[in-house]
Amino acid sequence: MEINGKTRLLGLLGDPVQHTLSPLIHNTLSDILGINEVYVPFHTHKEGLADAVKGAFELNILGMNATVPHKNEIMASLVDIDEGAAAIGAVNTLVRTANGYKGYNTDMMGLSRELESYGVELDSKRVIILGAGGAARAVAYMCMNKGADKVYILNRTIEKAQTIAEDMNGHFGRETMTAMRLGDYGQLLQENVDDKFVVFQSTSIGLAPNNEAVVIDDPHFYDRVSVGIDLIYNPFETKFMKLCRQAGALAYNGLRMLLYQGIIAYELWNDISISEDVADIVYDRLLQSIRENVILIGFMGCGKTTVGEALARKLNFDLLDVDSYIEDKAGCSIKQIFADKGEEYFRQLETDTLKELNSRLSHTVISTGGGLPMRQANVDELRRMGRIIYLDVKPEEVVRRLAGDTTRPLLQGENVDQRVRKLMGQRGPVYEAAADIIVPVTGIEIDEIVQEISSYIEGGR
Ligand SMILES: Nc1ncnc2c1ncn2[C@@H]1O[C@H](COP(=O)(O)OP(=O)(O)O)[C@@H](O)[C@H]1O
Ligand SMILES: O=C(O)C1=C[C@@H](OP(=O)(O)O)[C@@H](O)[C@H](O)C1
Ligand SMILES: [Mg+2]
Repeated sequence: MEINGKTRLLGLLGDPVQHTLSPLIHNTLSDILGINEVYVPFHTHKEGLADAVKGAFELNILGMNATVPHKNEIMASLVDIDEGAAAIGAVNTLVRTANGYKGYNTDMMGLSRELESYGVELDSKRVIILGAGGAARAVAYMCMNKGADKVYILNRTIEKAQTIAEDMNGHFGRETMTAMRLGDYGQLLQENVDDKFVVFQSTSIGLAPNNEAVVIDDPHFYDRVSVGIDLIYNPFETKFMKLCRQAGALAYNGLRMLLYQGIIAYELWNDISISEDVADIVYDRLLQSIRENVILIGFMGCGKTTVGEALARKLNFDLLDVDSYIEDKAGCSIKQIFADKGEEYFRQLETDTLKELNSRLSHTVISTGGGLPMRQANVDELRRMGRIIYLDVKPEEVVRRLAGDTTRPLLQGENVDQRVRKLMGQRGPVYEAAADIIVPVTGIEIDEIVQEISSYIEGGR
């Protein structure tokens, strides 16, 4: 988007602001919708917050978001506050009006839209909220607003939970919320054994780099969860989500909440409504930017498996070799799968594996099998997972490297050289079209290849 005399400014007030994903959300929206607006971070200190809001209004800034630590204090600088935001006691979105800004809480509205997008209902449900910080207030309001039957809010220090419960019960005029000490969760498991809970994880426990931390690790608790929603999205799958999933519950992270709080803010600033198709495009960009998976594609023998192992070590990422994953799951070798069930069956296993793993992986090096990108649906899935690196190898090098190899069913028997050339002629253009970068590997040492890929990955952060 060209910046010109008509460009309007949007921005984020926070301290710190460097790691925000909001510019990505809003600038992508402006790009897609062809709206002449630019969204920038404003690093603002507490002491200057009121002046910043005043100045923003004078500078004709169209709208702003507020993040930590300003969500409460900023309310004093606004001319009007939406009912939900007032009840929650926090504002994250400022919408320009004739004489100042009106405050909204689109965090709460965003979470509500996330639940709708996943088809999670709260009406007449029993809900547990873990944690009693700022985010928990927004969750509590939303649960009350959506008609939950019972809402238990659990926190290590019960007083904070009690304040939220009293505020919400008072605001809605019913005794739906109960505060409990976190350690007393066992009491909830004793009653109504058939009735499962929707659980919101609103603490910062489990946030990267403490990926293995979790607020409750007792498996009995997770047996009673029907849906678990973690407000964290980094890591993409938290320990809390893993435990939910392992117990057979649905588990979602907070990335769609982040997406929708941004989308709703943008809708309010521009008085428009944004379609799910547009939301999905923005979501894909968010996914790509936070998950940082690195995907290796290329012809048999180009080194996907070998380079993948070394690259994962170097980046300190997890490793997933799609072929090994399929072999482990099937309990036999790829060669055997081809022999028993045929190639098409194997191709479907590849597609199923990607679908199954897509939502779970982050910070992982993924080595694919050479034929996997030949299905366009697989390439689409890979794009959502991360950056695609094509290891480009010459046919004569493949023949050299794989002479005597018995594990690759497509390269057994006579005329291997000819078959490699023919297959490579078909696949080369597909690899190129799918790739974010192409790395030539013929005659290059593994270390050097790993170095080149890691500089590319680290440069993009
Ligand atoms: N850059 C390289 N230089 C020399 N040999 C390599 C290189 N990369 C891989 N190899 C060798 O080539 C063979 C095939 O590698 P592999 O990682 O299994 O490829 P892919 O998974 O792409 O089929 C292995 O014996 C491996 O040690
Ligand atoms: O190119 C292919 O069609 C195949 C490549 C193999 O993986 P590598 O590329 O790691 O050898 C394996 O998935 C299977 O034998 C089929
Ligand atoms: Mg391999």
